[in-house]
Amino acid sequence: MAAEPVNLNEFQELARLALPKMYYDFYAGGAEDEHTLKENVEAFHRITFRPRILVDVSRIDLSTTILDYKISAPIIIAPTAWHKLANPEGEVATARAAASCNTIMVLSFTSSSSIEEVAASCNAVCFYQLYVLKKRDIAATLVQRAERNGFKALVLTADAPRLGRREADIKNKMIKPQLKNLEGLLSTKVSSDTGSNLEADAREAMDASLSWKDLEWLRSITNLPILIKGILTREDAIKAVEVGVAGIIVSNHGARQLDYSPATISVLEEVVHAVKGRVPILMDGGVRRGTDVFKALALGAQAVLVSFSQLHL
Ligand SMILES: Cc1cc2nc3c(=O)[nH]c(=O)nc-3n(C[C@H](O)[C@H](O)[C@H](O)COP(=O)(O)O)c2cc1C
Ligand SMILES: CCCCC(=O)C(=O)O
Repeated sequence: MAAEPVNLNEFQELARLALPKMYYDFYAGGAEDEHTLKENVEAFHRITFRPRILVDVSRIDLSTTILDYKISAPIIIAPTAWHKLANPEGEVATARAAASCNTIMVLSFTSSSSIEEVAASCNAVCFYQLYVLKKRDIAATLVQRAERNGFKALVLTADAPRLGRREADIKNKMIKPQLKNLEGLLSTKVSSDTGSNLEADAREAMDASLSWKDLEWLRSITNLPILIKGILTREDAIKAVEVGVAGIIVSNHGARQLDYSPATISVLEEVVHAVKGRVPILMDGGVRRGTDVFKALALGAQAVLVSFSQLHL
């Protein structure tokens, strides 16, 4: 039997051994050359500390608050698609993990468990991640369901007008699993067998016209606070504050969307300076260790998001 993993990289290797190749590649892959996928991690490696000594650290408190919700450490669960590809309990198990760690889970739009199943499974604080489809009424329905089921905030992922070109998924002819929350709302028939049908389906369904003015529409259909995910520049950070978001997530979608986007840790400071404390800033991308979390906090993040799908194994 393999030794117990002691860090996330070792979990990833166990996942590679345990999962069918199509699913492992979907979880682990990035867009095109996977340049940003490597950079997200390597940019963290290039940052070193300037440690000071003889400071009393006998009592430390890692807890923090996100939108007034107290969490045990500045680490929350990122929205990631289809947890049932790794574990039959899917996002219900992830939500329980969030509850037992006393942190927040962001449920993906592309989840394999429903909003209702997750809400009924435990008392974790959950946020709902939204994609806006051409059929706008679907977003409205999902937002209402999230509100009704006690979700506390919306996370609008804004870096996916189209799905990134993920070449491993194309080669594997990745099959789109069920989208539990969309049952009865959108046809889920397989629309292509010539490559990754994720990409083809996303092109058909996603509203690529989504733009800043639509934040007003989103605010008109919900009272939940809205965080925006996918900010990488000071210009967009300032716009996000102007349209009234409750928080910003600096993210390049785990390098799965636009390759040659900058490593997120390398642009965090730019965003922090532009926002000047007006809203909390979270970040994700390449966070693999506690020292990475510390680096993000030192550069001005309130918390980080990590993908937990591997931890099901
Ligand atoms: C398998 C997988 C699926 C993902 N699915 C979604 C998703 O449905 N919605 C979303 O906003 N982000 C999604 N992301 C992006 C994550 O929320 C997050 O931005 C990214 O994983 C952070 O980078 P890291 O993987 O290096 O930690 C996904 C990431 C992975 C790895
Ligand atoms: C159609 C799949 C979208 C899920 C997602 O955002 C991702 O895999 O990165």
